[in-house]
Amino acid sequence: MRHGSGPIRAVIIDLDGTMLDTVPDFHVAINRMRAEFGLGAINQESIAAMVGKGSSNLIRGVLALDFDAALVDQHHEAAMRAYQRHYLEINGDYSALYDGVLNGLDAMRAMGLRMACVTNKPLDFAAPLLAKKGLAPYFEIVYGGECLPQKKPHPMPLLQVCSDFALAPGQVVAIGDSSNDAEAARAAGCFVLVVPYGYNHGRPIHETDSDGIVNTLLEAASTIDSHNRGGR
Ligand SMILES: O=C(O)COP(=O)(O)O
Ligand SMILES: [Mg+2]
Repeated sequence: MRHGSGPIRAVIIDLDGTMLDTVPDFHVAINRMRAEFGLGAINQESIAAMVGKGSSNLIRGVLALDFDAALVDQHHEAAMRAYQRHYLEINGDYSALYDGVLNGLDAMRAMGLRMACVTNKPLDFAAPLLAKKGLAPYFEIVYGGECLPQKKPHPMPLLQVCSDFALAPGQVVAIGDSSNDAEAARAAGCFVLVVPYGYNHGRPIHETDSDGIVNTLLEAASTIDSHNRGGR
C-alpha cells in the first residue's frame, strides 16, 4: 500500500466471498426457488459468477438463464419472494468461514482498528448470518445492500462508514473479493486489498485495480500493520 498518508484506523470488510463462502447457501436457495418455477437445477460455478451485486440482480441473472427479458420482468417479484423464503430457511447452514478470517479479525481488533462490514447482501440475510458464524461481535457497523440509497460499486456505503467513524477515506482500508469492492473503494478514496479466493464475477482477481492481493484476512492484518509501522 502507498505510504505517507498516515496510519490506517479502520477496515471495511465485505461478506460474501471474503469472510464466508456462501455460494453453497445460494445454490440450495436458488435451486429450490427454480424448482417452484419448473426450472432445472444449476451448478455452483454459474451462481458464483453472478454473486456480488445484490439479491435482485442475482435473481434476474438466474431467471435469465431460461427466460427472455419480458418473462424475467414478469416473474421477478414472485421469484424474489420464493428465493428470500428459501434463503432464510437455510441461511448459513451450507456456508463456511474461509481460512484466516477469525485470526485476521482478532489481529485487526488487537491493532485497535475500527471495523465495519459492508455487503450487498440484504441486511435481513447478513445480520443473522454474521451472528450464526460468530462474526457479529467484531463489527460496530453493518450495512446491507438496501441500507443506503446506493450500494457497491457506488462509494456511498464506504463513505458512510468513514463519516460514521469520523475518519478520512485515506485512513480506511476496504477488503473484498471483487471489482465491485475495489471500484467502490477507489471512488471513495479508501485503500483496497483484495482476496483471490472469492467470486469476482467469474474473473481473475489480478485484473482488478487494488492496493494489493492478500491470501487471507490474517495477511491483510499484517499488511495494514506494516503500513502503520511505516513499512518496516
Ligand atoms: O449478495 C451479494 O450480492 C454479495 O454480497 P457481498 O457484497 O457481501 O459480496
Ligand atoms: Mg463479495
